[in-house]
Amino acid sequence: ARDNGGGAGGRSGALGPAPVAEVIQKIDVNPPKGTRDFSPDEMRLRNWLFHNFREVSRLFGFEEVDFPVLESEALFVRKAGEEIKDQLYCFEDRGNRRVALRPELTPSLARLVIQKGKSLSLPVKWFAIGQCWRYERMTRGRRREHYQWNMDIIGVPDVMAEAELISSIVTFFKRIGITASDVGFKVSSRKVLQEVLSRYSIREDLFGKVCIIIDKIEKIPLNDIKEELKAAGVSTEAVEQLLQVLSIKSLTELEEILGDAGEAVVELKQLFSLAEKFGYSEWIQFDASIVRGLAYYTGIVFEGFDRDGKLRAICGGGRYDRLLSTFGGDDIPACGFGFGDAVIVELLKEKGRLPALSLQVDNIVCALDHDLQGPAATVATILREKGQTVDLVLENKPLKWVFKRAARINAERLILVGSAEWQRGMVGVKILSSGEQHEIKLDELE
Ligand SMILES: CC(=O)Nc1cnc2ccccc2c1
Repeated sequence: ARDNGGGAGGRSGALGPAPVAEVIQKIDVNPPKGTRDFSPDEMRLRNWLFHNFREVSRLFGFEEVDFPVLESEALFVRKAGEEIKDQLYCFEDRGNRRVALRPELTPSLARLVIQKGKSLSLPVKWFAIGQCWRYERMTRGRRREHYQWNMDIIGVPDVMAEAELISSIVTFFKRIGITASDVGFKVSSRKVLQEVLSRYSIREDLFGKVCIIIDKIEKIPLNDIKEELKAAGVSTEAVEQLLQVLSIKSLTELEEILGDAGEAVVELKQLFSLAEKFGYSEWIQFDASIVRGLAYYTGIVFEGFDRDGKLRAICGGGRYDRLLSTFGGDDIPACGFGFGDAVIVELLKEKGRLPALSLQVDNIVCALDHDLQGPAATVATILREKGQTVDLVLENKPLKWVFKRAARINAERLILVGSAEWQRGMVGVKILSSGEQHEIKLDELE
């Protein structure tokens, strides 16, 4: 056991051996169900991913924000029957408050925008990387947490905002070696559904629920979709027309059905023409079946998919012009996306394009005998102050052990502090790749 310095731990000597702390019980060393630890290798991959998220956000002039992982449950209580709501990781805290571990970041971002109110000059371009939670029966053995990168533009009603967001994700994919032949974006607009539903005078408040039902179109049998739509109050004729519209795969075909004057067609055309100017036309395609599973989207929606069709959606987002007002804020237009940390890693594995990340240090510094620990610490500090990474050998170890560790941590060179050399103000240097060895004056170390 580590001596906690309180003397009670590793004490021995005059007072005799320390009392053995009673073994309470062998704790489960695994993390809670559905959650992960990040050991060094996994942490290096995660840091690499997040570094690329942050670099792209910086390139696009977005500012980083963060929020508590714990939020009021009220932030996520939506009546549209979303899966994310059914799996809310919520509970009553000791103050009898209904709270939840956030399942997504957008509501927190909306909350902060409203909180900042007039002090914010629009447009707001914020990004966040945060852990999100869900509670589902472990029968499905799925994870209960993941990290999401979000980018949001608040205060821009024009489709230029969605085009900018898609450009940022394309930039991210390119940075990590994913091309337009690996992935694409399916793009649609909820206004397509809205225009169809309004032809059948479906009540506005049904809109969110209808979208959530349709979002399950690939996941449950078509007849169940029809049943759920009818149960939600959509007429049989409207259901047939809806499903027919959802199968449209081209904007020209959509125009034939909806005409060229409606917002849905106009906005989608704008987006596709902006895509050309941004240079990512080959990355996007119109697909009317895309609705996304969050009730608050109101316009353009998009999702990143792998062209081999083996994986779930890589990322997704869209316009949510009503969310801020439903939280009692002003009527401010908004759009954003979420990009999870799981599917992208599966994709990189599939493509054999995971980055090779390993521990590497510039120096391993070792005292050749015990009373040279002090000088070794001095050498390590000099090198560190020069910005060099140093693994300082902290105990008296045989050289064989030191070489083994040097190899494991990929040390570039071994710095040996020996008493004869030290008397002459020198230290030994061994370049581990070549085996070349020389002595150097302490103040010439660099
Ligand atoms: C593939 C994966 O891990 N998905 C995942 C994992 N945890 C979540 C937690 C909250 C919301 C969505 C989540 C989604």
